[in-house]
Amino acid sequence: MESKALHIIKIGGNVIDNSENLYHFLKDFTALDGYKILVHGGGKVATQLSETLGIEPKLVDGRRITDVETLRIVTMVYGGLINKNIVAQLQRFGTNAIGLTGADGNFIRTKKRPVKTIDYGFVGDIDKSSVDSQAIARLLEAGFTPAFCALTHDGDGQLLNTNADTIASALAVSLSTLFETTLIYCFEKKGVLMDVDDEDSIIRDIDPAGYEELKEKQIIHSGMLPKLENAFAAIASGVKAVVIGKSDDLGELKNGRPFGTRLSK
Ligand SMILES: Nc1ncnc2c1ncn2[C@@H]1O[C@H](COP(=O)(O)OP(=O)(O)O)[C@@H](O)[C@H]1O
Ligand SMILES: CC(=O)N[C@@H](CCC(=O)OP(=O)(O)O)C(=O)O
Repeated sequence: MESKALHIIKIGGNVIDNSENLYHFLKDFTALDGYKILVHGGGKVATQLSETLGIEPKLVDGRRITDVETLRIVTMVYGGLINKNIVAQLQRFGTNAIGLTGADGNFIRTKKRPVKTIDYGFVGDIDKSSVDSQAIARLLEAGFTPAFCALTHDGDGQLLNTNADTIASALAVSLSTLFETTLIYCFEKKGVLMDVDDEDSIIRDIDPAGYEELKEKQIIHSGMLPKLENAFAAIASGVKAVVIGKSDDLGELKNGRPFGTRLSK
């Protein structure tokens, strides 16, 4: 039996922080056919609120050190403010979205990151058994569009902060056993660029060997490094396609025009 198509689309903090870009993206997201899941970050908004409240934000390699105070902030920002606004806007466009943390429906259960050299605090790591793909599939088949934020739980009453790129990749890997899954990372640039400051320098295809070369030449750095690690992990584990592109251009996918950077095995 041919499996049904599923798009898992992640948007990052810079898109969420700009109401015009977010509006445009959610409209294009609604126009995409078939089963869909949205995953959103919001790191930028969490950092801004931390600073406003006088709690110094601490990030190591793009991962937030999440102490008790910071967990309260990210719970309010990701699970409340951002998630509920996105759901309300999707409803306006006609997408029957349901806003979720990983604790809701026990959809994503993680383990608190063990302390090695750094104590990340309340950060949850995903493993192979974290995602309940069958339960999420039932939600999709009932007509809902899940919108996941970057919060998971440990099954013992503790919410945990989990990077949104990683959540999107883990959902894609797990659901690819049930659906023909495409994972799309949307952010504020046109894709992976040869020169971060030149939107016309887009690289259309990257394979693992090309990725190593780009890393070595430091053409890829900062937030793009963990994003591509997650993306290649997904491709290696059964996800049909992974694409990285600009949130404003998502409509090109529906029109069959080139969109962003495509990863290959
Ligand atoms: N070669 C590259 N092409 C595009 N972006 C890059 C590249 N290398 C590094 N980056 C950086 O990666 C960032 C995206 O990562 P991140 O901020 O984690 O995304 P998100 O908005 O999805 O959270 C971009 O804003 C850009 O500054
Ligand atoms: C553990 C960890 O780092 N979690 C992330 C979750 C949010 C996120 O991933 O947001 P963006 O996609 O907008 O960066 C954080 O708190 O920043």
